[in-house]
Amino acid sequence: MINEDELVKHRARMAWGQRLRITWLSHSEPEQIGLAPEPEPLYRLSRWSRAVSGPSRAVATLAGGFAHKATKDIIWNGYLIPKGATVMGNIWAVGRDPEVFPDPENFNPQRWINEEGKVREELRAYTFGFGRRVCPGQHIATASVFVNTALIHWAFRVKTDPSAPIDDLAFTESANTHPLPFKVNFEPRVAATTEGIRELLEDYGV
Ligand code: HEM
Repeated sequence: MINEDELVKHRARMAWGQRLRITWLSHSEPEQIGLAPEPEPLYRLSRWSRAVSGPSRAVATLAGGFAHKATKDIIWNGYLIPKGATVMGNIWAVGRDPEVFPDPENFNPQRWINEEGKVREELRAYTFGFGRRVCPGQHIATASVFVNTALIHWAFRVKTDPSAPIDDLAFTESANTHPLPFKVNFEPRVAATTEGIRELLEDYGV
């Protein structure tokens, strides 16, 4: 049985997917709705949808970041970090700081939006590392997650299987974490069959 917490988290995820899909539909001409979203209209989608698709706070892909080296003596919170010391940003812990991310275990896409409905840009940067060695692939990574998520929600209704609850913390113990296999059901929504969706996507070049 899925417990209440899991149900709430699941609803939040589904609501986000639904919102992404509605945003796509509301930006499409009626005759386009059966077509796979093209990259250009996809990028016109709300910054909101794009923003929440990128940062992987709840489960950081790279929990520890890479090793950096202090270029000078640094005093931080009363501690001396000597020149030459190896320093690693704890990305997992940053994403769980309750002062910045209240109720950190909760999946809540709304936390990325401020009271004026704008994306909180100041929160987004840390999952890709820090300083001069910050991830140079962050833009392609964010765009790729966004496009893939949008296409999945355009093409399918994704539903969990109540008989196979998903363990949100089941990940590989590798430097770059990957989810362990889990079960969801993909129901085709823009064509009758998965083969039909494949044909629609051929125009898209994927
Ligand atoms: C969601 C996907 C990704 C995440 C979360 C991620 C995260 C990171 C992090 C945390 C670092 C360490 C930065 C630091 O030292 O402070 C890093 C470095 C790096 N990433 Fe990514 N990355 C992602 C995707 C990519 C992609 C798609 C590429 C290439 C196309 C890429 C290329 C690199 C390279 C080359 C470095 C080493 C940079 C250096 O040491 O100078 N990453 N990434």
